[in-house]
Amino acid sequence: MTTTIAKGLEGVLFTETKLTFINGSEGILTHLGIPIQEWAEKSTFEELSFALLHGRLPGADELARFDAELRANREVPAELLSVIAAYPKGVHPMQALRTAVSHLSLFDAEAEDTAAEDRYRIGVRMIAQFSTIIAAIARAQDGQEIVAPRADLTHAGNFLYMLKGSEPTAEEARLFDIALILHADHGMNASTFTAIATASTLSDMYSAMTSAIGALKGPLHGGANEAVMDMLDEIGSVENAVPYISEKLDHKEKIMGVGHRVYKFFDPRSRVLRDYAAHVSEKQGKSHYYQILETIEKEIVDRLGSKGIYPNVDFYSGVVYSDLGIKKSFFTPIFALARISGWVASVMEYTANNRLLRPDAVYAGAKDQTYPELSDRQ
Ligand SMILES: CC(=O)SCCNC(=O)CCNC(=O)[C@H](O)C(C)(C)COP(=O)(O)OP(=O)(O)OC[C@H]1O[C@@H](n2cnc3c(N)ncnc32)[C@H](O)[C@@H]1OP(=O)(O)O
Ligand SMILES: O=C([O-])CC(=O)C(=O)O
Repeated sequence: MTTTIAKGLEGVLFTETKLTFINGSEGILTHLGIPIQEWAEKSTFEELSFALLHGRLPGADELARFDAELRANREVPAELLSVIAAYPKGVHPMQALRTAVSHLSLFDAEAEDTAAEDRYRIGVRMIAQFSTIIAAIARAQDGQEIVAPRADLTHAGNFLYMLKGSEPTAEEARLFDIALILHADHGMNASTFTAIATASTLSDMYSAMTSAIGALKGPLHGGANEAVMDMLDEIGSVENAVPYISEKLDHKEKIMGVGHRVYKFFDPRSRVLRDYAAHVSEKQGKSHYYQILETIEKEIVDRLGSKGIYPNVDFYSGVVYSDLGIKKSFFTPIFALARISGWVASVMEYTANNRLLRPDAVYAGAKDQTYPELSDRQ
């Protein structure tokens, strides 16, 4: 009997979801059946978060109440801010975020509660608080005063305000809002799966979110947005882009921000981000980052398009974030700031009909061995 192993769990279906649909061969992504392009154009991060958490669009009153709930939950305990301010300066912001979210649980007397209403309450609070925590980490690492959240700004606007200490323009806040929308959910990606796996043991929301942050951090997943910027810095000039890519491919090395487990065509989010990156680049009089990315995209599509390798969501996002004055080490925390909504919603959806996640492996090790005494071993 032959056993087939689904390496990397590719194509394995373990649950049903009503939240996100992806057609990888045509580059289609929908939330609740609505194309991602429409969400980006017409919606807000607050509305999409409600839609993911509830599995339906909110009415105007419901949206206002949900928005008010997020605004009311932005504060984090002062003790946590003191701890964040004392983190070593050189740590990666994702290390700091993972630690701070775990630490946050210590201040929540109901952190361990796992009924659906507890998961929802904690989840909504965390969607609001991630913003405050990430901005605090950024300020502390720069040796600047931590800025308290403001309840009169949108989720996106308030984050930029806390990060920079000054109110963003309406255009900046909207651009950031769109970036959050584009990153909010994406089916059974590695970090969402990790959150679900943790929650499936009936562990608490803080543990699920902390595990998800750890999974997002890696360069094959959310960490790729920062890795793309490292690559651009290494390439340095437009002239060097093609020789750099050729050399990497000749050595069978991966190019960051391209390729995807599900998309075998353009990731639709990368198309939206490319348009914004182009706009930002024009504004700056043709940023060299954007020009290098355009050159790499052409080279990748020419050389690897037939293998189904195209730019993914992480390819152009950094150009947009840089224009908003965000440092590259904060690109992945910003991914987490958006993806928390998808994590919470997916955990809620899965645990409503929970079963412990526990795959299996084909045993390929030694059999029928006896225990050798230490003194008898080579
Ligand atoms: C938000 C996100 O998580 S989006 C993804 C972010 N990650 C990145 O951008 C990192 C770069 N990309 C990758 O490493 C991969 O494309 C992944 C991890 C995203 C998906 O990969 P998988 O589905 O596991 O594909 P796998 O790594 O097995 O690659 C399949 C083939 O495509 C090639 N390939 C895949 N991605 C790339 C890439 N970025 N550059 C060059 N070749 C690639 C592999 O070398 C392999 O070729 P082979 O069949 O000749 O050996
Ligand atoms: O779906 C995936 O595997 C990765 C991805 O694009 C995301 O998480 O946004």
